[in-house]
Amino acid sequence: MPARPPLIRLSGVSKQFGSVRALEDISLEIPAGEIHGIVGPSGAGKSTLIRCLTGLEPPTSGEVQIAGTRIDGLRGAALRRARRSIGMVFQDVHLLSSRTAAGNVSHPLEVAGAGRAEREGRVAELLELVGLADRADSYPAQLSGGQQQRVGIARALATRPPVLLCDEPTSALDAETTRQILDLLRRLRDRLGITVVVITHEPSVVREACDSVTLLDRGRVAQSGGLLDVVTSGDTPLARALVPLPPSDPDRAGRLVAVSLGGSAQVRSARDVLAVLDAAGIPAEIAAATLETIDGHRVGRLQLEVADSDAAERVTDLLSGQGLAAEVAA
Ligand SMILES: Nc1ncnc2c1ncn2[C@@H]1O[C@H](COP(=O)(O)OP(=O)(O)OP(=O)(O)O)[C@@H](O)[C@H]1O
Repeated sequence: MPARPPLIRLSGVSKQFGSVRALEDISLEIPAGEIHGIVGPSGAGKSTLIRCLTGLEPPTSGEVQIAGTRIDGLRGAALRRARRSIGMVFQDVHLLSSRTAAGNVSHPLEVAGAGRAEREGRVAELLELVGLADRADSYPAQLSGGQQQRVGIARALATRPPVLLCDEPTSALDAETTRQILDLLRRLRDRLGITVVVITHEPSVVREACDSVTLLDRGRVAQSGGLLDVVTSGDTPLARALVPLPPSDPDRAGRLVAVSLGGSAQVRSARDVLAVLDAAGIPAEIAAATLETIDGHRVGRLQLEVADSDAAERVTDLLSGQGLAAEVAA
């Protein structure tokens, strides 16, 4: 299958605030129709990246393209036009309290100069899409946090932007409501073909909603890739964040080997791994393990405890030969 063309493309984007380098040489391509997560510790540059993507903040150097249009350097009316191709959803929804759900969704259409009949049709369609057709006349105060976020999403999509940027969209929501909102984002992507960028500090959001993910660290791309690739390709920062292991016994006597499951068709489970080692006559124990289902695939990380460094080297060779990512842990 040919690769989808990138809808969002950043090339060598840097942003300097005085002596602070908030972004440093960021190059990133997000294909059309993908849900891409941006994660990273506080101060990593996530908000700055979003502001560069929306044209709110011009990069100090580098290029930002959305749907083939270069948006860095645009000003005035040209920037406003370009920004219409980007819908935004925030943690704090900021709905207009004096307007109903329908009135809030209608607002960007009014600003864009759409006629009444067009607005009414579009608002009804959007509220239906986000599952709130029966709450059109409710005011924000009469809606739950999850329902308010649905109105916010409908509002962001009113002018049919090809890109939806979500800044911590579920941070204020409980686990069940978060799951429903993430489900909604995936359904909207499937129905409308939009490209979605989600900034989040919650690994579960990336696991449940994203197709691909970028880890920012001190303004740089520390790791980026397809979700399954980053969790099955070894003991990487994203694998550790997305499939965290419980702590293993600090008083252990042997050496630890980190193994990622999910990248081999033959050796798929912890039991398969132990069987491979048993057949080679290498005693091993599972010191810690986490299993997850990501995008319908079983993935996981194991820490195996073996007798000594020699055994650890043999185990990594053996498992690498079976197509698994395995490395001696520090
Ligand atoms: N307008 C500004 N002026 C000066 N420094 C800034 C400005 N905006 C951001 N920074 C600095 O740039 C760096 C990246 O900040 P940014 O807000 O993008 O990080 P973040 O990953 O979004 O953090 P958080 O998760 O805490 O929101 C930080 O060192 C921050 O202090």
